[in-house]
Amino acid sequence: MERIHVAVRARPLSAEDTKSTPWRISGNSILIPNYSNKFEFDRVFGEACKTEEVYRSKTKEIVTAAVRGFNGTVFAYGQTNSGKTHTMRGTANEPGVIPLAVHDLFHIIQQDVDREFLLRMSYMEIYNEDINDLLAPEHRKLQIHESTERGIYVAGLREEIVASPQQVLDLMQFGESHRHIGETNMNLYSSRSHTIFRMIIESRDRTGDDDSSNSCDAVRVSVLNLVDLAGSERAAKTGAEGVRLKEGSHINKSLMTLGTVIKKLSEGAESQGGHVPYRDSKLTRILQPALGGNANTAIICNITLAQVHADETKSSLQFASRALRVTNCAHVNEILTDAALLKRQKKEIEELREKLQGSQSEHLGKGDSQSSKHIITV
Ligand SMILES: Nc1ncnc2c1ncn2[C@@H]1O[C@H](COP(=O)(O)OP(=O)(O)OP(=O)(O)O)[C@@H](O)[C@H]1O
Repeated sequence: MERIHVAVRARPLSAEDTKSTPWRISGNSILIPNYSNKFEFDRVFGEACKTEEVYRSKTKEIVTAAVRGFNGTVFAYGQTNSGKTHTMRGTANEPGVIPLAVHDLFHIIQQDVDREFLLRMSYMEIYNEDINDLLAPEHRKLQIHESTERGIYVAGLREEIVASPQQVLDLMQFGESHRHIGETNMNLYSSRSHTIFRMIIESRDRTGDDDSSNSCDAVRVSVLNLVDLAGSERAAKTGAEGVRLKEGSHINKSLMTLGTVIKKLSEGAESQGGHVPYRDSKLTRILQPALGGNANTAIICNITLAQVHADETKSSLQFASRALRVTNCAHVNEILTDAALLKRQKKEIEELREKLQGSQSEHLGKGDSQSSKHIITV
């Protein structure tokens, strides 16, 4: 059993906001002096910190474990404009957690000469409680299914086999151009959808290669989710109306359910046989294994220390504090069935090899009869 790792990252402030901020960071705590609440986390990153440092503090470990077969999920939570996208995607000058993780993933895999890997990626958004495929824009309103073999999965979601970090980042760039961007009073172009960037990592031991009878060897399959959530602020505060209100209420529905799930789990509801409402939103259903289940999970809670957002920051910190009490139980996912692509590919190669051998012996047989004819003629 391991706790969800929770880090808080404060975004840089303007000179004016710096003067008036009521907050103080002290080590891994954050507080308002003379205010009763003091929040403590696994890590608190001040405004001078770079994304690379945030990445190294926990996500790197989750990526390394994902290569070894453990599911991993990292998600950025926080109000609009608090730096979630900056943290997850970053910029050309300061790459975010996703590009850093992708480069690391390929690097780790290249070092591991004893295993053969197959990587796939998918990229989806949840917008108005609809799941849209960002790698295949025509795939909209996808459904969530569950099977004993695949667990919880999004039916019809495109999974691209990828062979280099650049290929992954190019596909991500393609996906980005299809995201829904809305406009609110609070932030001119504020992202109104949740995105889930996913890498599926399959691997098997290379040592079984020569032994074609060893077709039962286990394939490890793990999923790494890197999630950029929509702004967590209340719909009322964004001054949203009409379509924006609909979006806002859906976003709140997903985030409210996420909050409820975290609250229930932090109170030990699941271990006491209580109901945890994963099914109440698409987000929590997809992230179910990462929330109190089979995954290593980290939350990066993005905040602003500006006075004007103090209430919103307090509610983000309360959410993050509850998440600290949630435990997961990650284990290596080894499967022996044909659900693994690597396994199917190996089987196909074996079948082709057998066919080839069959046609060769047939051909050889023909050759033999010709040579015997030849011998007879001579
Ligand atoms: N740590 C940081 N260092 C430098 N700039 C930052 C940092 N965090 C945020 N910013 C800047 O602040 C602005 C808003 O950040 P960002 O878009 O990441 O917010 P967000 O939380 O993703 O908002 P939304 O919910 O609308 O997606 C951007 O211009 C971003 O570059």
